[in-house]
Amino acid sequence: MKQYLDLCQRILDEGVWVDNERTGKRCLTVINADLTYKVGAGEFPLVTTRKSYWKSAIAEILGYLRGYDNAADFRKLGTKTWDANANENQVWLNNPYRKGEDDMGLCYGAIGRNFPKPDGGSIDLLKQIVDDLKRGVDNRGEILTFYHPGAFHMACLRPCMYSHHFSLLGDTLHLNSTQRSCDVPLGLNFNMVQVYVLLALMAQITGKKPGNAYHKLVNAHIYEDQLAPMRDVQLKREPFAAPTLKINPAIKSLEDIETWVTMDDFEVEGYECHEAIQYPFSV
Ligand SMILES: Nc1nc(=O)c2c([nH]1)NC[C@@H]1CN(c3ccc(C(=O)N[C@@H](CCC(=O)O)C(=O)O)cc3)CN21
Ligand SMILES: O=c1ccn([C@H]2C[C@H](O)[C@@H](COP(=O)(O)O)O2)c(=O)[nH]1
Repeated sequence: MKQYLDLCQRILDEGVWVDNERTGKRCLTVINADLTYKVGAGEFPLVTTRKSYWKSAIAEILGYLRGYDNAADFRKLGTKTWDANANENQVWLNNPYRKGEDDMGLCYGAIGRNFPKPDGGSIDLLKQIVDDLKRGVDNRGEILTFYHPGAFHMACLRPCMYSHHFSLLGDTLHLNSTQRSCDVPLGLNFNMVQVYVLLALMAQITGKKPGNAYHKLVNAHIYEDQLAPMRDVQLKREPFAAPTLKINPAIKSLEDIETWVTMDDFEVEGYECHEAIQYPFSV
């Protein structure tokens, strides 16, 4: 939580205004930030200086792991966060590759679970990593990537958190996640939860101990219309003690994640937070 508030303050203190063509808004921006979550120690990075919708955040990462490419599937899991990008951005609505209502196109899990090979066919990157880790193998390239520049023109958005690199030290699993672009008031609130859950879940289904998750942000920004609530409301609040996350121990395999896991398999205990803040969302 402190790392999050420090980053928000740093953007206010050192940020540079940058125009953004896609959204037509200016962003106060810093380059490079590194956050660490001690997943093994149970330090769940849920923001307490406003109400955080952790179920929605977990639903998103589950949808990516399942390879979803449709906002309706995300809604069924419990989050509406892809509705706007799938259905409200004019450039995407005009894109001939868009398959209709709710389609997000070739991004995130639709790439990572089905990565196209130049010589034909595709690779399920996630399954390969799970199979390796279960056997205790870390080939120094256990990378789940959602980044495929050759598919950007077929997607509503390029992936923001685009790479998750898993490493084994003995029987402890670590994760390095990289994010190219970060909407700190809205996106990061979710992304911190997602990086934590990704390491916790992967450790659980591969029979390893969770270690640390290292989360790198490249372009970290606050949109101009989010600045006042961040500066005048959220940053004026005192954080509460961190809550803890409980994951159903019956989740034991990638197949479990693909077939029956729902938001009921996750519980947050001891979450005390300040009132909700509704930050504007830029499509
Ligand atoms: N501008 C922008 N920021 C993002 O963070 C973002 C995108 N676009 N597009 C793709 C995904 C979608 N994500 C989203 C989308 C919406 C919320 C959002 O509205 N959050 C509210 C309410 C959440 C709820 O009720 O479930 C919040 O207060 O956190 C958060 C993340 C993260 N990503
Ligand atoms: O998981 C996510 C997904 C998206 N974002 C934010 C970061 C940017 O504000 C927008 C994406 O816009 P680009 O023009 O494609 O960079 O969405 C996030 O923070 N986290």
